Amino acid sequence: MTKDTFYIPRLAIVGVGLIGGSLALALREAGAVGEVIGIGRGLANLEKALELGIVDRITQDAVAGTREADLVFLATPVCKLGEVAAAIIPHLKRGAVITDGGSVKAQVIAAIEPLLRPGVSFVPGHPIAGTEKSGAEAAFATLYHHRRCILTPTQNTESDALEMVERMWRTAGSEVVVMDAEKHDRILAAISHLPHMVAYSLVNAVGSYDRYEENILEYSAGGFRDFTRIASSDPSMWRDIALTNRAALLEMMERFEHFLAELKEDVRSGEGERLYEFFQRSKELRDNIL
Ligand SMILES: NC(=O)c1ccc[n+]([C@@H]2O[C@H](COP(=O)([O-])OP(=O)(O)OC[C@H]3O[C@@H](n4cnc5c(N)ncnc54)[C@H](O)[C@@H]3O)[C@@H](O)[C@H]2O)c1
Ligand SMILES: O=C(O)C(=O)C[C@]1(C(=O)O)C=C[C@@H](O)C=C1
Repeated sequence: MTKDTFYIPRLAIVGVGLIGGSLALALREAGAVGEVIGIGRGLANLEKALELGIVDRITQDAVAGTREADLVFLATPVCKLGEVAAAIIPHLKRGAVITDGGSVKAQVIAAIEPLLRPGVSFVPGHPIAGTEKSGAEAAFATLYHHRRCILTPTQNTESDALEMVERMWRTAGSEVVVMDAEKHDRILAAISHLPHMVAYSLVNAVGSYDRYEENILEYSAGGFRDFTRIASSDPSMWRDIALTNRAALLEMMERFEHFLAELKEDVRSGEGERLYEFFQRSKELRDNIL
């Protein structure tokens, strides 16, 4: 076995949705997994996951489903991760590794690390890949190809466990980046959480416009659609993110308000040159990165 070969005999996925299901499919496609156990709350979604060949067996009992697992991937909404970890950790086998895909890291680490016991390791993680769709049906094997996955180990994270999870994400097609949780949460607040807040607000603002007695959203063309795709994302996922990354998100929302206020003032005063400069600066920034 070469250093980069990754194989896990028994993988348990808690929350078989877009993120958990796509990891299972990616590892299966790579021949990197023996058995995949799908654990969840909703039976219909679990049965769908079984039917689609994402998992080999299903259970609604998190303890029973993870007891014999070598690797447990937690992929529920962020606020449920600690609850699930608390239920399963006392029953995991010695040497088991837990990792997660939650979009916020500091609060997840704070919830899970105190629950650990000798012989059970935790590697906090976040694949920077996704879509606005959720559930097992939304999962696909190539979701993580050529994407980044951020791991945020702490001083308690065991190096063997970290290495195993790094190899898992590389096998799924991602580039692994390691950073501390605070940096992760601030970067994601800017690049992911703020855009979702703005998209949700924009759709609500436009959707509430009632000057004409018709639904003006039906006139939406490319611009509105491109900008607001992410406002179709799962509300419980985004509620949990907004609740668990509040400080960093508020800082970014204030920054956004500042720029919107500047733009509003330039529109109000009819300052063409300032408006041009504002749009030009933005266009250059975006054209250079995307
Ligand atoms: N959607 C994205 O773009 C994206 C990207 C990266 C990370 N994430 C993170 O990944 C996680 C999962 O997101 P998703 O998009 O796959 O959501 P999803 O809704 O597709 O899947 C989550 C699954 O977890 C199940 N679940 C909820 N509570 C549970 C519990 N207590 N026990 C067992 N199962 C439970 C749900 O029934 C659902 O099937 C979230 O923490 C999210 O922040 C999402
Ligand atoms: O592309 C999308 O639909 C996403 O929302 C993916 C996205 C993002 O904001 O980029 C959403 C949340 C994550 O935690 C990571 C990725």
